[in-house]
Amino acid sequence: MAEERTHKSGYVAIIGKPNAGKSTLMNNILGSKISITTHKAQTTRHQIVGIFSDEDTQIVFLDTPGVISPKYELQKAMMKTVERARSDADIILFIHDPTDKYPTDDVIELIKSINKPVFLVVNKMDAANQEEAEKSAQAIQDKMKIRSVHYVSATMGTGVRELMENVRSSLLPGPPYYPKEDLSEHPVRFFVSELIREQIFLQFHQEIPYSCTVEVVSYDADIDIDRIHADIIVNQKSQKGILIGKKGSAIKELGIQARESIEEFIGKQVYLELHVKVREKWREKEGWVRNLGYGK
Ligand SMILES: Nc1nc2c(ncn2[C@@H]2O[C@H](COP(=O)(O)OP(=O)(O)OP(=O)(O)O)[C@@H](O)[C@H]2O)c(=O)[nH]1
Repeated sequence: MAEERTHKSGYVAIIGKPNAGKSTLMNNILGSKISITTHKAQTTRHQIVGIFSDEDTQIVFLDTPGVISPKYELQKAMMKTVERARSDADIILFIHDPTDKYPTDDVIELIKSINKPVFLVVNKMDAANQEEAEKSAQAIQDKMKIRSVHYVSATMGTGVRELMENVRSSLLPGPPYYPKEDLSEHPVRFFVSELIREQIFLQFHQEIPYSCTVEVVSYDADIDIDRIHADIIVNQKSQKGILIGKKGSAIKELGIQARESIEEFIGKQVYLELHVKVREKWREKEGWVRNLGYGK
């Protein structure tokens, strides 16, 4: 008979530059799309809680926005979110994309200032050159204390099991914080707004994705269908027309794709109504940014 292991639990923050693959890694670990991912940087804006449980472990992952120098209030709120996750966590996973040539100094500064075990997770190894990846990992190790280095591919799942075993061995014995069947702690409305935002990131370009946010105005769950009304909030009047498109074609397409992904997520038929609202310069105004749920 297999020996029973002590139950362990803890909080693990996933921190790194934009686009490093933080959300992809968390989704791979959980086997479920809890955090939205796109090829565009700064997709994640909130702290996304993802709960991994097995018989003798519960790890509460905190996926965070990519570390940047904030230029406007929304980005400042996003960086506050990273700082909070860093403080709340027992362990930090520093996700590094060796194919990205941008320096990681700001991530190093942020993580270094707190005394916690840091695992360096070198991601995208399916696409990276091993030698170059090792070199860039060494450059990070020269600048800060790293408990162990892991070479993984978040999309393929390679190296993830070893990483999880290592994380587990650094956790302290403790009970589960959440029921074992929970995958997250956010309400369904939150996931709905994130899935709509993901479609905006996928279908629109340049400043548009970075200028929009989504607010679920009403959510009525009937037995066989959920009726959802959501507002897409834009930063400037001129952006409203772009979102709506010629004769409403753009918002119609957005609605179709968003509805499909929401239906897949909740496993139920959905009626989705979208409206575009202008809140002049919302992302530059602290009050609006807070009001719209950022920085919490
Ligand atoms: N080739 C490859 N691509 C990956 C891997 N992991 C993530 N990606 C891709 O990298 C892009 C960014 O992934 P995300 O998971 O959204 O990255 P993130 O770090 O959460 O990004 P932000 O929201 O900007 O902070 C997506 O296009 C992913 O498909 C990987 O292991 N290999």
